[in-house]
Formats: sequence, C-alpha cells, structure tokens
Amino acid sequence: MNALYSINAIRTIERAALADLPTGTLMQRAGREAAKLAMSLLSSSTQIKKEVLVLAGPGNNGGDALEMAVLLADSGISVSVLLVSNRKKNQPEEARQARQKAVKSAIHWEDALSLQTTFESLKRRNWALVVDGMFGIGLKEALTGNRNKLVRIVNSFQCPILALDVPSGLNADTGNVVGNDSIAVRATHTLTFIADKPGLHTGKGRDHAGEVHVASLDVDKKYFPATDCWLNTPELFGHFLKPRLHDTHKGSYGRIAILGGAEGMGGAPVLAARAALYTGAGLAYAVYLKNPPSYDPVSPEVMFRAAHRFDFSADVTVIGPGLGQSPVAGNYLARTIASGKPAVFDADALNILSENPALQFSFSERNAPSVMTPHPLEAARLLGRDSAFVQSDRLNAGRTLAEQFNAVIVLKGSGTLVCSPDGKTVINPTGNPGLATAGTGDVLSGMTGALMAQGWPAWEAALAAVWLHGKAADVLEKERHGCVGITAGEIAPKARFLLNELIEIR
Ligand SMILES: NC(=O)C1=CN([C@@H]2O[C@H](COP(=O)(O)OP(=O)(O)OC[C@H]3O[C@@H](n4cnc5c(N)ncnc54)[C@H](OP(=O)(O)O)[C@@H]3O)[C@@H](O)[C@H]2O)[C@H](O)CC1
Ligand SMILES: [K+]
Repeated sequence: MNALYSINAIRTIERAALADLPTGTLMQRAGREAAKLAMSLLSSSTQIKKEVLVLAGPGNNGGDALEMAVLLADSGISVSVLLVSNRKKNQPEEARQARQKAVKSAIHWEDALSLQTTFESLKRRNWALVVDGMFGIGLKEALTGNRNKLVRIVNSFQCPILALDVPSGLNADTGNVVGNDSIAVRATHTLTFIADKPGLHTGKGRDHAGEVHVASLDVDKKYFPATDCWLNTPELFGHFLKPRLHDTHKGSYGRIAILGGAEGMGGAPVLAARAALYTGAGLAYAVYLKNPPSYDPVSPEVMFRAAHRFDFSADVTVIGPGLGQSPVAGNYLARTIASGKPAVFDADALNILSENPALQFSFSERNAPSVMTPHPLEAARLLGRDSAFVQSDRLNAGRTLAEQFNAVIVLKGSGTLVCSPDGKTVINPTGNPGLATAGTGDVLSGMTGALMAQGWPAWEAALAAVWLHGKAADVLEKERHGCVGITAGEIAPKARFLLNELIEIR
C-alpha cells in the first residue's frame, strides 16, 4: 500500500518475478505504463506540435524508455531519442531487444556522436515533454562530463520532465544525489516501477522526483518480502483517532509541561504549549527556567510556572523549546531523563545531550516512552558527525539514533523521518518549505507531546503529529497561493481542524 522498498529488495523482487516470465515482459509493461503517463501529460500540453525528447541510457532504464518511445511513435507522436551511451557490449538482453524494436520504428534519432552540436540543437527546440530514461537503480557513480552537461540542459527546460523509475543521478535508497555535489535530473513527474522507493521522498528526493506515480507492473505480491519502511498516512495511526466520550473531563486528556524558556527565548514554550492545547491536551504548562510571564493574553489557557516549582508530575514533559544550554538547563534535562515519565526531547535538550556522555547513557537506560525531534544538525551532533553526513543517508542516521537512544526519532527536514528502535521507518510526505521558519519545531514537539498526554503511544503520536503538522502547512500553502511567510503560530489551529476531520471521517 504505502510500502517503500530498498534497491536491494527491488532487485530481489525483480529477479524472482523475471524468472517466472518470458524475457522482456516487465520492460514491456514498464514501457506501456510510461507511455500512458506520457500521453496524459501531453494531453494537458498547450503546444500544437507535440514533440517528445527521450533520453535513453545504456542499461535497462534505457530499455524501458525505448519500449515507451516505440509506443508513442506508433501512436503518431513525434519522438526524438538521444542514446546517452552508444555502447553495445554488455547490454542487458531486454534492453538489447528494446533497442532492436526501436530501430525499426518511426523514432527520430538524435546524433549521439557529435554531442556538442546535438546539445545546442536540443536547447533550441520547444519540447512538449522530456522523458528521462538515462539511469535508474543501476547508477553507480556521479554523472560527469557530457552526462552532467546534458542533465544541466534538461533541468533548464520549462516543459514537464518525466523520470522513469528514478530521476537520473538520484540515489533511490537515500534521496541524495549520487556523488554529493554532482547533478541529478529535476523531474516534474516520476513513474517508479515495481514498488515505491524511499529516496524519492526524503532529502533531495522530493525536489528531484516531483509527483511520484507507482507502476507495480503486475508483479505478484508473493514476490514481495516484508518491509520495514512506509510512507506516512493516517492509516498508520488511525486506531487512535477516536471520538471523545461525553463523560470526560480535562484530566482525561492529559497534562503536558513544556520545559524551556531561558532568557530571550520565552516565545518557544508558548508556541509549544498553545500547539499542545490545539492538539487536544487537557492542560498545558509552560515552565520557564527563570522569570516566567504571569500569563499570555493571546492564550490565557496556558499556565506558567517557574522551573524550581515544577515537580515532573505532568503526564508528559516536552523539554527543549528555548531551553538554552546552561548548567541549570542540563540539570532539568537530567531530571526529565530520570523522571520515568513519557517525554519529548527537542532543540537544546538534544544539544546538551550530544555533549554529555553520562546523560546519553542514562537516556539509553530509560524505560518510559521517549521521542527525540532533531533537525539534521542536532542529529549530526548526537552522532558526532556533521550535517552533510546525516543528509547523505537520512534513513541510516535516523535508524542509528533510534537504536542508540532507544527512542522514537523524528528526523526533521524535507521528507521528515520517523524511526523506531525496533527498526521501522516512516517517511512523511506532507509539508512544504513554508515550514522552514522559526518556531515550527516547537509547535511539532508540543503537538507530539499532546497526543502522548492523551494516551497515544510514542510511535503513533509522532506519526500523527508529523503528518498533521505538514498537512496544516500544505493547507496554508493552498490558501495563501504559496508557502512563503507561513508562521509557526498558524500551524496548530489548522492541525486541529485536520485532526477533528480525521476523527469524524473514521
Ligand atoms: N529488467 C527488467 O525487466 C526491468 C528493469 N527495469 C528498469 O531497470 C532499471 C535498472 O536497470 P540496470 O540495467 O540494472 O541499471 P540502469 O539502467 O539504471 O543503469 C545501468 C547502466 O548504467 C551504467 N552506469 C552506471 N553508472 C554510470 C555512470 N555514472 N555513468 C555512466 N554510466 C553509468 C552501467 O554501466 P556499467 O558499466 O557500470 O555496468 C549500466 O550500463 C530500473 O531502474 C528500471 O528502470 C524496470 O524495473 C522494468 C523491468
Ligand atoms: K531515469
């Protein structure tokens, strides 16, 4: 359903399925599905003469592209193919057969020998659609030389770009561009084969893959191994979306305390506490290390306390928003870890933790439900690495932290990950760059804590909070005609609506 599979798993499935099918079956199916999607993209093009450029690589990804090109040409569409590698040796058998078929079709072949002239002519033409069938899951190294130049040209085109299986240059496991600072196709649409892949949805994946479509190629479910990786949907936390009973009171929905608010950062706990109330917590305290305000006129429902009067009796503590890294903050972090109560660890709580091996040890010994919500730099500090390391393989970083700290990890960023200590990974598809603004992390930690305070397990609370937080930003983006200028305080009221809507439709 929303399962995601690694390249290795896809290879295993493909091998098993191919062994039971005549040669070329899956490639022909891939070509047919690609032709269908290409036709539908062309049908919304306003161009009168609809010319399609197909880039076909040396392997089976190129074979898929040629199967598709033949079908388009057969139906009267003007198709030009550029063979990205003319190599005939070691060509996979299916790809060789696809090329033989293509040679006999009405395809126009671009000159692959005088590439510089060809590149110049490609730039001048007004394509209705470009299909990227250069490289799929077989790409091994960065795209260099002429391939790099070609991708640069393709990325400058204004027309729809349809990537087959994976945008060339993107690692389908990690969502990183192969060769780090190299290049990958920026597609508007990706048609991925057999099953969906994690790298299309996290890191750089979302920017490169565009709208992702999955074509299973009718591969029987019996070939699919169990997976531990999914895209986030409300089905994953649906069990806890329950209407409230009349005979309940505020205590039934939990008390949450947000611990932070060092000098100069007093807004962060308020944002988190408000978000907790909007997500249904019965009572929310904003606990300040020093000098709490007496009340917040905008949200007088939030109760303010000084940390020295806080006794960790709340059902859930969220520690981190505006916490700072003072020794006092460190003491409260140690007490939260030792409290034996469910807790969410965010922001400076994570920074303090990353510098303190003794705290890390006591953290890993905790038995109470724990959620950590690092952004890539905080995750990097916890791992003793840099953020480039985290971003180069976000799944690996999230899974490592979950195991190391025995906590649910929410690794924020494009395609936020939720990882559990028992190895499950969920990638969140909601959200947009409007969330890249101050305070949105505080809102997320407040929302997560609020669901835990209402009795949700840490895993489902994190999944729901991340999904609702992103979806709220998507709703705001639609309403405002763009994602620029979304502010953190706007998110929780929208998330409240979405949460109630999910409960209602269940
Ligand atoms: N087999 C089927 O029926 C189906 C396959 N599908 C599609 O197949 C691809 C995977 O195909 P594969 O041939 O394994 O790999 P690719 O086409 O992605 O690319 C491999 C070729 O690319 C060369 N290569 C790799 N990296 C580079 C690079 N940096 N620069 C230049 N060339 C590169 C590689 O050459 P080698 O010499 O290293 O072997 C290969 O020639 C999959 O993505 C699907 O699109 C479908 O699933 C349908 C069924
Ligand atoms: K591709």
